[in-house]
Amino acid sequence: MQRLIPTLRRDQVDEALISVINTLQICAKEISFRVHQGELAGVLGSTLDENIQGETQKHLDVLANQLLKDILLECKHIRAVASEEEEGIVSGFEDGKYLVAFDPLDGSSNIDINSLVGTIFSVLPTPESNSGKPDMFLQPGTQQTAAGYVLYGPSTMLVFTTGRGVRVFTLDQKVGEFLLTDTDVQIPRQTSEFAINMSNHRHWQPAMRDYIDDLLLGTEGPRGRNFNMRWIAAMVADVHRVLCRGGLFAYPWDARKPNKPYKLRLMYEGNPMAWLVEQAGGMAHSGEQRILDIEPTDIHQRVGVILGSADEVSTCLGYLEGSQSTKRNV
Ligand SMILES: O=P(O)(O)OC[C@H]1O[C@](O)(COP(=O)(O)O)[C@@H](O)[C@@H]1O
Ligand SMILES: [Mg+2]
Ligand SMILES: [Mg+2]
Repeated sequence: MQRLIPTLRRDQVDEALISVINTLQICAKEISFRVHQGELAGVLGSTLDENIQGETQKHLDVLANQLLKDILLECKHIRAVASEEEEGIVSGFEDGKYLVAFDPLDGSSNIDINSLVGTIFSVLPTPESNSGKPDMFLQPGTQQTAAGYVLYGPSTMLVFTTGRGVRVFTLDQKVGEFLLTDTDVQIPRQTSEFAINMSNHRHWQPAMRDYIDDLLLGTEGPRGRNFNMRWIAAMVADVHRVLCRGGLFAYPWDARKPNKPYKLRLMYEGNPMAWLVEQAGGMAHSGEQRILDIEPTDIHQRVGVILGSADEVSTCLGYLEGSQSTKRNV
């Protein structure tokens, strides 16, 4: 089975990017080891702190963030990193060619129940006019040079793209190497499975409610077939399922907190996942536009997410079309 780095060399990926991806896989192995040690590594439970998004930090959020920062900032090709757990960016090497944005631990609420969690990352080029400020990161997702995630499940998987399709590597615990286990992942265009947090139903805009209600009507409704639902409560795991067998994943606009109408973050959740999904033949939309085309204005900005099987995403968008004005009328 092929190891990660030789596959990148064969693709003629530039050496600086290979070094960044190599560093990311080192981080992945370190975090994977601790996740799988669980309580034995003292990683369960919450800290007394909140992150800059006002969310309670888990010990593992803090640990994964620290590991990623420490290890990535040793790589001379990295100009700076941005993390869900850091208010500002953290600078690396002055002439580093790449920027890395990451969600160190996605699915934090799953940590304490020994369920799926992951790390999501997005690699961007350092702009020519390198300001050394957070603005360096404010590039649309179309500019990403690599993106992916690590899923710490029963096996640890590294799934990523450099724009040549989506590859899956599985961590061989015996030799401590990521080995290629799937090439050219493809999401089927059609699906009968969806993933959404149904408890937010009453807070969605009416058009989103209509779309989901029609799925629930199954053979008795306008869709004429039954749909199944799954919700792992970790984007990384829900998107992984979509990449494996298709489906629609959505975390749409909702009216719970007027100043935070979206939950997921663009730079280190929306963009990397959107690129993976598109590379696998799927669609990724905010409800208003293609996610990858969004011009970011803040490293922690939030975004609506509707992604997955292309035909199903289009059907959902058909319901939302022209309904933006009804968002306030829930
Ligand atoms: O609490 P909910 O509504 O189920 O939200 C789950 C969503 O929140 C997230 O866990 C947010 O990510 P973090 O754990 O990195 O904050 C997503 O991965 C997931 O899709
Ligand atoms: Mg997350
Ligand atoms: Mg997180």
